[in-house]
Amino acid sequence: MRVTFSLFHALAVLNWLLATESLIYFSLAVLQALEDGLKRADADPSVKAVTICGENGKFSAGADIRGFSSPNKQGLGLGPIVSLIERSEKPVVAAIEGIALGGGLEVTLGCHYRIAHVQARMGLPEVTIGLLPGAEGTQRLPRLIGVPAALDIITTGRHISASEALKLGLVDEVVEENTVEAAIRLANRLIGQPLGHRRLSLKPVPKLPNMEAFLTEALVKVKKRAQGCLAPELCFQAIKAATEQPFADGVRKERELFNILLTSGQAKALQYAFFAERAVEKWTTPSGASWKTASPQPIRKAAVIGLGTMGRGIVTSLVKAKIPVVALEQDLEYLNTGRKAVMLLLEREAMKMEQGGQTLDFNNPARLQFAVDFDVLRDVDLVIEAVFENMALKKEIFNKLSRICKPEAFLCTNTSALNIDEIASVTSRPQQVIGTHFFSPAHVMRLLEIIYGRHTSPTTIATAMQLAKVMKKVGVVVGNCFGFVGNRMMFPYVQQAVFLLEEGSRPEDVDQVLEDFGFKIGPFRMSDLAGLDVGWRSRKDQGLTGPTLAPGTSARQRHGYRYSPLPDLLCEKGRFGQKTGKGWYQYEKAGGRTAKPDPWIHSFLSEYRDTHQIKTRFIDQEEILERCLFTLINEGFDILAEGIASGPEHLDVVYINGYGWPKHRGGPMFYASTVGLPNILAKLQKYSEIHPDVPQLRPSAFLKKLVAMGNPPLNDWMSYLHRQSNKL
Ligand SMILES: CCCCCCCCCCCCC[C@H](O)CC(=O)SCCNC(=O)CCNC(=O)[C@H](O)C(C)(C)COP(=O)(O)OP(=O)(O)OC[C@H]1O[C@@H](n2cnc3c(N)ncnc32)[C@H](O)[C@@H]1OP(=O)(O)O
Ligand SMILES: NC(=O)c1ccc[n+]([C@@H]2O[C@H](COP(=O)([O-])OP(=O)(O)OC[C@H]3O[C@@H](n4cnc5c(N)ncnc54)[C@H](O)[C@@H]3O)[C@@H](O)[C@H]2O)c1
Repeated sequence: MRVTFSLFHALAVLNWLLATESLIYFSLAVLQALEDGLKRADADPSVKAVTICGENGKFSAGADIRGFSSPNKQGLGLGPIVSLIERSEKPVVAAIEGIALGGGLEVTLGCHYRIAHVQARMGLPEVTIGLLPGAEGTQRLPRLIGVPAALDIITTGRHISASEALKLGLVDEVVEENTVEAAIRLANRLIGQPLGHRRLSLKPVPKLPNMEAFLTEALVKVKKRAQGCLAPELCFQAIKAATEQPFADGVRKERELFNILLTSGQAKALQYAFFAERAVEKWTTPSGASWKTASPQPIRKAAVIGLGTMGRGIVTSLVKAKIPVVALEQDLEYLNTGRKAVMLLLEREAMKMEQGGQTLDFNNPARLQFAVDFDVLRDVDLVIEAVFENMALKKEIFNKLSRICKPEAFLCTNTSALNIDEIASVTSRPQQVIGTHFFSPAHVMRLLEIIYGRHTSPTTIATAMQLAKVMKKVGVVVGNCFGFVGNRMMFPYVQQAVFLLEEGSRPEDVDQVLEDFGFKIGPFRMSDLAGLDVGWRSRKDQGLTGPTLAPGTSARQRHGYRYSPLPDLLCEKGRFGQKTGKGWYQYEKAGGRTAKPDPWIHSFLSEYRDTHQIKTRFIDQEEILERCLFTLINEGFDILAEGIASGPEHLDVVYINGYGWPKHRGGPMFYASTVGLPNILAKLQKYSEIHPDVPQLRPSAFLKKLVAMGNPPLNDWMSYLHRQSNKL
């Protein structure tokens, strides 16, 4: 960041470099230099006005987030510097280019005027890392743009464009050319003019006719959206303080609330999640392939095969990413249904984008083409297959693709669990075959699990990662195993949930505990939403139920282990979930969305327990939570030990972005580290002794090893993988 001193009646401009050029966030050195610069400007009578700008076209991304968890908390001295700027007797103008986020934007609020480049983005995203704007931003922003707009920006942390900032009155001018020069021109014009009315701390918060009612209603909304996350509510309280107290008292309240958040585990978890998401971009594989050496190939045209639940969303994501797409179905009837569904999704997306001043062009055949003939795939660079989850069908499709598509084309499968190597084996280019596992709804969910097979080339991985980025998704590179990372960890979680029903719980009890923990939706509501038939089909394919099940197989055992036939029994009764109006819950109609506890299920469960002589027992919240979550985490340790994922942050990013894991708990593996691995191990041992026929409850060898090694911090776990432990 630079402070530019503007000299009255002089063309000469004194620039003083304050920060290391590459840093876009505040370090202690930057803060010190900013303070020194301001004091020098103030003391120098030849300086008549000041502009503050960033380096390399970026104003500032705010405080250094890593500083919040270091003992020497960096950035905490920013508030007084903002006040110092505001008190200046010389006009101070902010020249906002690129980004002005968090503390960066708060610095501009201390300035007397703000000019932004048309491409600039602004925001106070502290809430997303578990904090609130702690450099007096919660007190100045409502004074500048009013309470409703300030509440929206601060409690959501969303970025706003320069044009929105201008409409809101957050900036005074938007320029298309050189922002710094425009700011210097303005600063020169301001010399000698009164500044009192531009000092936000002296302004009252604009009144609303119904402030109290507005705030009461707003709090309800903020809490509902927060789903157990503390920061939005404390942001709200800080803004409320601005409406009730003088500026200085409001600032004291802001500091107090900031401190509560800073020392809360939630801020630590959210900041971990911020860096985890960036860490997974730097992918590596056990064979040594890595983001450093692999280059992506350009994708100029793509194809999607199958326009069912997933294909529709994938086509929509590609169109939004401005990649021309061919959408292909098995026959004209399916094609017409798929086309209508895709067009509806695109129309809705276009409407949303229009509200943000953007357009979406999808009515042009060069951008989106529908077909039933595979021949149209000859010139595409990449194909994403999203047909039924059936190995024979997938192999047939991949064999065809391998023959029709140009040799350089990449072939991707959206399978949820099937073996990538087996699919690749029917092609003549296994090095260009990869799993791209989208999550439903595919145009909304941010996760893209990218699964490399034995022969997948680094270029193919890099291309899939690049595709994720272009589609604004988070790509996570993982190895090939049944269910990959996400579904493999989900399996023991859902299995425990069903076992709990056998033993005495009701679906709504289990869902409630997990939703109170912070999951957007509990396992039974999720199962009803996704459709119980999906898992049923997979279990039939695996020979776990249905006609291929060997006669005489015990109802509650498979391969010597505990098995629950409950989901199969529901499917046999046509209870597929929301789509049939009945599943683990009842719905108002087929396709209904409001889940109501179903007395039929309650009596069905008690009859089931009677039939199998299971004594119904009361299961408390702690047991529900521990059995569901600790088995999921336990599987995570096996995944790490097998090298399926290269670090715990991969598992956490998958769970936060694909499975509704509460971000303020940092992901399952981060959560495990906060609970303490010895505690998790002890509980798994206890439950495993009670249920010896459930292998998923047996503690992972890697978990045991980490405990034996003294419960090291999460970022050291992987270094223990191959270390010897004499305590084992
Ligand atoms: C002890 C008692 C105390 C009580 C007293 C209370 C007093 C309180 C006073 C506190 C003052 C607080 C000041 C302020 O309110 C707080 C803040 O400013 S918090 C920070 C807010 N800013 C953000 O959240 C922005 C985060 N960054 C982003 O959103 C994006 O990075 C970006 C800036 C939009 C850029 O996006 P991209 O171009 O996609 O690039 P990347 O995301 O990949 O980032 C590149 C690289 O930079 C790293 N990085 C980015 N921003 C920060 C940051 N703010 N701090 C640290 N690091 C940052 C990012 O991690 C990447 O690096 P990599 O991880 O890849 O090595
Ligand atoms: N539904 C989910 O939540 C979800 C999530 C992640 C991954 N997946 C995976 O995505 C894939 C698709 O799942 P879905 O839920 O979209 O299925 P779906 O049943 O909704 O749609 C599959 C589509 O493929 C089409 N199709 C079948 N054979 C075809 C052929 N030979 N040529 C062209 N099209 C053909 C069908 O007509 C149908 O429209 C599966 O592998 C599934 O496991 C599903």
